[in-house]
Amino acid sequence: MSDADLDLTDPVLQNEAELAFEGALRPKSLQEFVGQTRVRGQLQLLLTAAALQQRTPDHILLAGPPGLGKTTLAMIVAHEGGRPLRMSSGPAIQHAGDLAAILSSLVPGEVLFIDEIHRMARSAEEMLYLAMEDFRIDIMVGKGAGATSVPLDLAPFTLVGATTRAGLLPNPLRDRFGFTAHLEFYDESELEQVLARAATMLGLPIDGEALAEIAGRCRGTPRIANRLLRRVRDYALVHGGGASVDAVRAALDLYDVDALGLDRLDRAVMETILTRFGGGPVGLNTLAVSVGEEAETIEAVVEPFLVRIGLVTRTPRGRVATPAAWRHFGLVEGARDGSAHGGATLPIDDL
Ligand SMILES: Nc1ncnc2c1ncn2[C@@H]1O[C@H](COP(=O)(O)OP(=O)(O)OP(=O)(O)O)[C@@H](O)[C@H]1O
Repeated sequence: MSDADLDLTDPVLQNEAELAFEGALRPKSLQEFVGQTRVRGQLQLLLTAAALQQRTPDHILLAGPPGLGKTTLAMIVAHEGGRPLRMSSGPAIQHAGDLAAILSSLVPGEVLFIDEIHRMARSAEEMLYLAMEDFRIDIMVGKGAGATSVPLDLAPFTLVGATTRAGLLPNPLRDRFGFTAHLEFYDESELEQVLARAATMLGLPIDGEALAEIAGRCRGTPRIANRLLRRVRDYALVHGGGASVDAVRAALDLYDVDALGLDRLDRAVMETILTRFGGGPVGLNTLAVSVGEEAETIEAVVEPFLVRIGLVTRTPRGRVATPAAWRHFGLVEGARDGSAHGGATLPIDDL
């Protein structure tokens, strides 16, 4: 695969150096954390009140698209309270036993971070209800008619759950979080601050105009901002002339990141809605099949940004392109490539 084929938004494709860089860049305190002013204020209050009362902070749910700082905030919750942090993820907890092993080994006050908590097994979810509420679990010993449940007390802990799809969490689980933070995409001035900090850490001299150009093209997402900055650094290194605004434009064009920050998958989704379905409405599953991607990825990663920048609206009948989308892609509104799939004929359950 050539560099130009790399999908800069795909975490799987990050190499070790990029991961190490990302780790080094994580702010360590709420004060260093850029943007999300409201969430920061709410978290600060929650953590300070817990510290004053010398108790573990309430459980916290962090919801929002990938790369907006959920893992970073979980680390900050642990760091600010001087508490150890245990990290796990929903896909790694496929049996109640997996969760029991983690919970029973927590030390008092520990912060347990479960990423993608909506992907945890249902049996584990049920165990978590009791653990969150009473710091206790019931362990089943034996099988069949002779099985008995043995209660096990746990050390008090704070659960920090992260999810890109808060709507998939069952209500009993959602209700047991003392606070839910909805992380929003960052605005350009916040992203410029994230980038300026990262540029300093990279030792990369870069001016305000160049920073603004990257900030406008990183999908409102700090993780992507940092990644694009590294590509600009590479470009400046190879071509000389420093990280000027021209270097930024050339580097990001090379990596197929357009002026709005749309990447290859965003564009595939938009072009499908616009040209195959005449602007929509088109259902999520049909869209996912058309672009060869999981419906979950379209819904959690692609769509929130397209809606936020006003290229797509969600209607009861499906996704619809806005006039701004037709303009951005230089197409005439209502044009279609002759596909037989008219958006208006889609079944309602495909939304
Ligand atoms: N508010 C912020 N200020 C500075 N840097 C940030 C901020 N938020 C995120 N970052 C940077 O962006 C990168 C991604 O953040 P993080 O891993 O916390 O996102 P995430 O929401 O957990 O993503 P995912 O859901 O994919 O795990 C990190 O390197 C972090 O340093």
